[in-house]
Amino acid sequence: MATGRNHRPATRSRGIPEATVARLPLYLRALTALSERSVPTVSSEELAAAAGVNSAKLRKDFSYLGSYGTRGVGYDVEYLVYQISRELGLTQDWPVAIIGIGNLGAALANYGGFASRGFRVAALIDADPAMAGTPVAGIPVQHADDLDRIISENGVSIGVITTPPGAAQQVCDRLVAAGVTSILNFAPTVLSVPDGVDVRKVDLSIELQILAFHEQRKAGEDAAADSAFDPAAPPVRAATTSRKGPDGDMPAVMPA
Ligand SMILES: NC(=O)c1ccc[n+]([C@@H]2O[C@H](COP(=O)([O-])OP(=O)(O)OC[C@H]3O[C@@H](n4cnc5c(N)ncnc54)[C@H](O)[C@@H]3O)[C@@H](O)[C@H]2O)c1
Repeated sequence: MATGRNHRPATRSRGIPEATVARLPLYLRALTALSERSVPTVSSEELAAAAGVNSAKLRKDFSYLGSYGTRGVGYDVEYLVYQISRELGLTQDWPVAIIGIGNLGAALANYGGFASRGFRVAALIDADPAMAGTPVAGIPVQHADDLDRIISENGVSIGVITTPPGAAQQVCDRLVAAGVTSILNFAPTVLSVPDGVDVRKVDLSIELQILAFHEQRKAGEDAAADSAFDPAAPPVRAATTSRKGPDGDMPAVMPA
């Protein structure tokens, strides 16, 4: 994930670093699973393993919440769920609007996981007149011409953009003008927003490219390890292996 140009400084007003804020949802997911199994307490090591985080980092993160656990007992699961939910602002209901109800927008609208995490899909908006009134996930799609009214009537403060990239900035501008102050952008476009508006960008292809980089490096390391055992094998250049492209030698992973 990356933030737009408006991203806030590393430390928020209440003194919790952004990196800690980014890990809170991971802890919350792990804690919710424990809560569903009626597990009363959890050690920092167990929770860190479940969240995929280093346990020293977890203890430091929880110290920002004023939560230190009890020696020999660990952390109270229900209380931590409450504390983290409160810190993330999830103890209140957030009405969300999705704009662009194509493949991705419809899939997100149909995803049941938002409601249980405090996000209610309040409105679905699309520019295609043929879609107006059509229910998706039980919610009728409304026309983009009415975006301002829909946003204000539903008290929407979070907008999810799933339009084609060419429409994303214009949709973003209209959302901001209508009072939306947080945007989750799935379109592959860098959005410009005024100060005070937060943008989070989701791009699965970037995540895949990072995985491809690691896959390539692992393959290089494996080949290097194999050749270390085989004196007859030619030397292998780990992580810098190049592939033949139409223009000659090209790096397998292009710099960002
Ligand atoms: N972030 C990711 O990992 C990821 C993954 C898949 C797709 N995407 C992106 O998500 C976006 C949507 O992809 P899709 O496959 O759902 O496309 P799609 O063509 O199926 O849907 C786009 C929808 O947006 C609507 N639309 C167009 N202009 C609009 C406007 N100005 N206002 C409101 N609605 C408008 C269209 O009518 C259509 O229903 C694309 O930008 C795509 O690149 C991102």
